[in-house]
Amino acid sequence: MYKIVQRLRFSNRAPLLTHSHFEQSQFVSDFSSHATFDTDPTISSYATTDRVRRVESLDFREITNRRELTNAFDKYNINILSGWLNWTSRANDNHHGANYVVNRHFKTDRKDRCTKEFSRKFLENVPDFVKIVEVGPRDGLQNEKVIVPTDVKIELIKLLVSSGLSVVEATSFVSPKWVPQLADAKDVLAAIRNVEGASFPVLTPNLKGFEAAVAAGAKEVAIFPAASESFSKANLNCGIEDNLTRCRDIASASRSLAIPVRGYVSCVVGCPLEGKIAPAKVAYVAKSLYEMGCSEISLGDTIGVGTPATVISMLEAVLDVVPIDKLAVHFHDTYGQALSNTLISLQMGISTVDSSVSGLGGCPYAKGATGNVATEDVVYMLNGLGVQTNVDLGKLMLAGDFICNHLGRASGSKAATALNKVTNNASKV
Ligand SMILES: CC(C)(COP(=O)([O-])OP(=O)([O-])OC[C@H]1O[C@@H](n2cnc3c(N)ncnc32)[C@H](O)[C@@H]1OP(=O)([O-])[O-])[C@@H](O)C(=O)NCCC(=O)NCCSC(=O)C[C@@](C)(O)CC(=O)[O-]
Repeated sequence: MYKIVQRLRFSNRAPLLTHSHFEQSQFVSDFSSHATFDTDPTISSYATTDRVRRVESLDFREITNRRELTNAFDKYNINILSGWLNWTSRANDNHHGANYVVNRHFKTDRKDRCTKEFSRKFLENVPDFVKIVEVGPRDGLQNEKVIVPTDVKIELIKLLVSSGLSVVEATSFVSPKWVPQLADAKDVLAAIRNVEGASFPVLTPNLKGFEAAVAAGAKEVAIFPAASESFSKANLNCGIEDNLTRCRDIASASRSLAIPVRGYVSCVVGCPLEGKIAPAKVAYVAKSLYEMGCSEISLGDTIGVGTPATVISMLEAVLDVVPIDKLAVHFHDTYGQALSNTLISLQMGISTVDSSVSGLGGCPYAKGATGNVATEDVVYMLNGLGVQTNVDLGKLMLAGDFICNHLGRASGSKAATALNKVTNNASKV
């Protein structure tokens, strides 16, 4: 539901949407220098100033559908208004049944001259651009019990790419006995061979998987040791050192073919079998991956038990041995900590974040662990922080709707759920 404030005194100007960033619109600048606004998108509050009387004379009314919203703006160019508000609005192609997506970004200008001490203190290390590695088609689907048809996986990948994601982890060349859901890896990769605009790394646990991946056209692979001995055995049927030897073999074969290798470290905070994992163990495995020549090392909180404090200690240990620009974070949201952990990692200067559309996922060998942090939630937060991602949240939500419809499940993304409610209410005409 949209709430607008219809301006009475200056009726030749645009109506005012009650959102925290509407001070960016031109006419609001008339009084916004003396007004403060609640961050709740449906409520505005104003500071007690000499301008309050003017604000009180405005007539509040609610707009409950798309047509009324359009009518309210009929004299004004909705694109210009959307631009002021940092919204991008578009009718989609209705390809997947959604009618209208409003893409709302509540942005903060971190370089704003009014930025105060605390903003500087807490946001100064947050990068201007964050690369999102979408792991939904692999990490998101690998745990699904019912086999998702190959063409659904392919369509999902295409939708994700069309949202602007530049890296989409497509599948795994693992044993189909261990992960039956991804037994169609070869067909998925063949079908996206000509999709442009993104890279499609795939998981390879051993040379057999690596060779199959290369034969299927993989241009980037990922290896995935764990920082926990027990989890390594459960997930890969071998201990940490034996697995690092396999990883070295893959890294060396990749080098000779000029194929970049991404490295994961699983269980960077806790293990489903061993409990707490010492940061030094994580640093050891991360350093081994770095020395093998991994182009990027993604630190995975496989069971989502981390909190900002444990993530900081883990990152501090890893940063002693691996340069920050080589690191990525990979949080699962089992305990609802993934977004906080992502933010703290950004504050420490990490600029690559793994996430899964609609928060799908979990590892079949980490019982009880839920999905990754939802990509929609990460993009929403980054938009709010004024961080560039090149991802269109509206298009990303279409990808989320598509796969959730297929799985018959509600989205695990809070941002997508909230934005879909707004959109659905707006389109009930
Ligand atoms: C590593 C293995 C293969 C060892 O499994 P194993 O049983 O020890 O392997 P093996 O060498 O004894 O071979 C057994 C059978 O598997 C076949 N095989 C062997 N390798 C392959 C292969 N690459 N592709 C296809 N087939 C393969 C092999 O040919 C043989 O077939 P059979 O003769 O019985 O017909 C197995 O443990 C495995 O596939 N594990 C993968 C488990 C997995 O994918 N887990 C989820 C990903 S990790 C994760 O999600 C965490 C992460 C990355 O997201 C980060 C985080 O969240 O923290």
